[in-house]
Amino acid sequence: MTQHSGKFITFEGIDGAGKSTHIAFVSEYLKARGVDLVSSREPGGTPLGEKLRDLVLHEKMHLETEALLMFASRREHIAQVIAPALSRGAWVISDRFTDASFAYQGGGRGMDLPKLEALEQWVHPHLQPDLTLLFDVPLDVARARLNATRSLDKFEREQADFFAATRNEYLRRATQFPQRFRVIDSTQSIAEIQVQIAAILDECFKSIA
Ligand SMILES: Nc1ncnc2c1ncn2[C@@H]1O[C@H](COP(=O)(O)OP(=O)(O)O)[C@@H](O)[C@H]1O
Ligand SMILES: Cc1cn([C@H]2C[C@H](O)[C@@H](COP(=O)(O)OP(=O)(O)O)O2)c(=O)[nH]c1=O
Repeated sequence: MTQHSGKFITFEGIDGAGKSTHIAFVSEYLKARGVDLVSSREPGGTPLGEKLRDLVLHEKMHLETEALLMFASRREHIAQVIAPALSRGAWVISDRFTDASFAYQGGGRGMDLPKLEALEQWVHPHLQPDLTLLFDVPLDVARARLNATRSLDKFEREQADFFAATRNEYLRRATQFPQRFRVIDSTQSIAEIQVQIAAILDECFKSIA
């Protein structure tokens, strides 16, 4: 249960699903409705978190080290950015949050889910997103989009079976937490997805519609 007056929205999906594209749209949509909005990302979101991001996206390490650094970055992000913003009534949108640790370190890398659950309980026992938008695409679509646009980091160079397991864990969590997840078929055009996102925001947050 969340104990704050602001709203917390997270964006998830495998690399290349289109998260970044749609964060810009959501940010504009909410600001146009007068929402006091803080936009951030994980890993990162604070000066220390950005240093951890650089390490975790580029260095080889044990999978539990990787998970611990994700949660270390998150702990700082919550303390410095998310909790203060929510408690003053602002809204926070984050490009990834704890669902990504379950999907990538749990699903993709095969880390024990109970260990991730213990870290979640430690780092944010009382905080969950109010809404999680899961951008879902088949692996080949995501890969083609990535290859067309940028040089790839450590995660983005992983093989198809890694992303299949990551995607499956995201979808499993969407089924486990249907009250906060909305799964978006991201093979649709950007314009079609924007219409769908606007409808979700209006439905979930009736006060802004
Ligand atoms: N629905 C879509 N249809 C076609 N291209 C898309 C769509 N969504 C995103 N893209 C393109 O795919 C690439 C990756 O999108 P991006 O938003 O960076 O993905 P992510 O942040 O999920 O890794 C970008 O070039 C973007 O313009
Ligand atoms: C937050 C988080 C991200 N990640 C991974 C997923 C992504 O591949 C990577 C960085 O995420 P992202 O910011 O989506 O990458 P980009 O800026 O290239 O779009 O970190 C995890 O493995 N676990 C986590 O807990």
